[in-house]
Amino acid sequence: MTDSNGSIDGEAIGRPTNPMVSPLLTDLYQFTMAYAYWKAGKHQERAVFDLFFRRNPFGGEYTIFGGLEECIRFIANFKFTEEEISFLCSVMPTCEDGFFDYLREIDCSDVEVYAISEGSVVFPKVPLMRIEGPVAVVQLLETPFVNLVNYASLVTTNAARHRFVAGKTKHLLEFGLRRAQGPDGGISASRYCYMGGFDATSNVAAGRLFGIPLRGTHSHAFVSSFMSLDEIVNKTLRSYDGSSTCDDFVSLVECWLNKMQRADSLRGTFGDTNQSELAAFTSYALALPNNFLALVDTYDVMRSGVPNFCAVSLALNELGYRAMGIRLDSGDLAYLSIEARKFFCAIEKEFDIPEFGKMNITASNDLNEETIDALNKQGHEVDSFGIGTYLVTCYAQAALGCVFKLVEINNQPRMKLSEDVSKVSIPCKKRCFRLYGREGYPLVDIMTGENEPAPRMGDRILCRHPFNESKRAYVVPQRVEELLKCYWAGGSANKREDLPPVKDIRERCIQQLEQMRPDHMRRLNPTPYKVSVSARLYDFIHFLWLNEAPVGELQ
Ligand SMILES: Nc1ncnc2c1ncn2[C@@H]1O[C@H](COP(=O)(O)OP(=O)(O)OP(=O)(O)O)[C@@H](O)[C@H]1O
Ligand SMILES: O=P(O)(O)OC[C@H]1O[C@H](OP(=O)(O)OP(=O)(O)O)[C@H](O)[C@@H]1O
Ligand SMILES: O=C(O)c1cccnc1
Ligand SMILES: [Mg+2]
Repeated sequence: MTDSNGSIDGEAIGRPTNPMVSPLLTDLYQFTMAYAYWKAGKHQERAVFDLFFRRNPFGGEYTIFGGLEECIRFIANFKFTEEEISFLCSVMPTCEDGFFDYLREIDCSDVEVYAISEGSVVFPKVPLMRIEGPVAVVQLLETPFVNLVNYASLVTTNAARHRFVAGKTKHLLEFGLRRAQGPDGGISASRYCYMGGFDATSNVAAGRLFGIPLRGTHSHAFVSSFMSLDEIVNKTLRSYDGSSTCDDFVSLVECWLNKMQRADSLRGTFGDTNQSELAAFTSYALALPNNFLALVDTYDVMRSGVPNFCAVSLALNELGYRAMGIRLDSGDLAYLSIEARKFFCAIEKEFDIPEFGKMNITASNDLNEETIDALNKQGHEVDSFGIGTYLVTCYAQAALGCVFKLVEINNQPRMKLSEDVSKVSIPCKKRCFRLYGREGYPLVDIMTGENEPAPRMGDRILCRHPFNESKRAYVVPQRVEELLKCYWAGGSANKREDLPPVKDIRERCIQQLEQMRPDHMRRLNPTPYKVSVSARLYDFIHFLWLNEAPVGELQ
């Protein structure tokens, strides 16, 4: 039995992150089917379902698996409350009482979940999860599992793709909360974008829940809320080392702006700057001298924002502080970042301030894979990208399309046929392996029947396309990795895998992406990664297919 901590086999597993995730967060048809299984006396039959997707998203050839921990939290806590049972009685009034007594009893102590580790690179058709248990119970898991995996994997993949195009050295900040699909969309986006390789989020709740680093700048409202320097009343600022106090930081800033205006190397690049913007920057620096950064595009980036930022930074520098940098949120981000960098370098030289030229430049404003790629092609000086809307809404693809299909019941393999071969499911309780080649890259994923001998390092094995007879290859793996591991052992004594912290999953994801052959990863016309079945499974699939498909009759 499950205890109140969702612990069946020892170590406690927490509740789902979102309290809305309950056994009722499912489609009505799962309950009507469960009832019909129960009425037919079939509900205890042992079934195996696969959760998989059919096509990689975003026109790519890879996907990152996300959402596993939430699925495990869900089943660890799977139990109907009396209130939920009463609600079900009210919406299914024709069902016999015995069914509700049955629902009262069930939990996931008789369910086993084998899954690929979260944060892994995964491919179409290969089960991300294999769920085995009483058919009625596992049926009830379909919708919540698919829900928990679909968006998680999609947005993790989207984040990984943005990381790929931005490059390893750039800082990627997720700024999407305000544009995300509701609170769960926002929290999930922050978590899974971090997993997919982002460095930080602006979402404070996600920082608390998952320990994701928090970062942020400030908005245009802050800049435009100031009218003039006269508004600043408290002008004192202690030096960084605490050894002295500047009584009039505002005058110090003005003094530096003057020096800049008189400097030969900067002459002609700017004239009078916007004083309300200067007031905003000065106030921000007084409040946060260790974290001074400025949004420089409210009035005019090169004629006002950047010079004002530099004047405040030079004043801070005199007191021993180091400014952080600027954010650009409109205009031509390639051009403006290059011009801003030139200006910083000129300041470094003119006033002999080491490293001033290396000031951080953050860019934001409707960024996505394409715009970052365009910036790269043009050349730019951006160090950090703040990305919101396109990232968290997965604008380029609405859903991943994960499915949950029955592959075996009572030890009898089952398959779903379709006119569309890509929709035919692969029957049998399976094991899945990743075979690595001589150069260390993954070569192919192979699915085998449960009782077949596993592929072995150094042994030649035939890998067959599941449906296309002519596509096959021999592989001599240099390494064999079993993909499906036990993440939920139900009541059995099997040891289950630990659920690692988000940071570790992120590391895994980065490491997995790095080991992929580059042609699978490129944005334009990437090479498909091979997904195969063993010769035995191939023969069995085609035997079953012929058995199940009725023979047509021509008139
Ligand atoms: N150098 C560049 N190459 C390609 N795309 C760019 C470049 N610089 C900016 N962009 C993108 O172009 C779009 C510009 O957006 P938009 O036309 O709304 O102008 P804007 O700069 O936001 O102006 P405004 O502040 O007046 O709305 C954004 O999606 C931005 O990411
Ligand atoms: O552009 P995104 O990728 O979604 O990144 C987040 C955006 O959110 C903020 O804009 P804000 O809410 O002030 O709106 P606006 O830029 O559309 O005016 C910020 O200045 C970014 O532009
Ligand atoms: O901190 C920022 O600059 C930020 C946060 C959210 C959205 N846009 C910008
Ligand atoms: Mg914007």
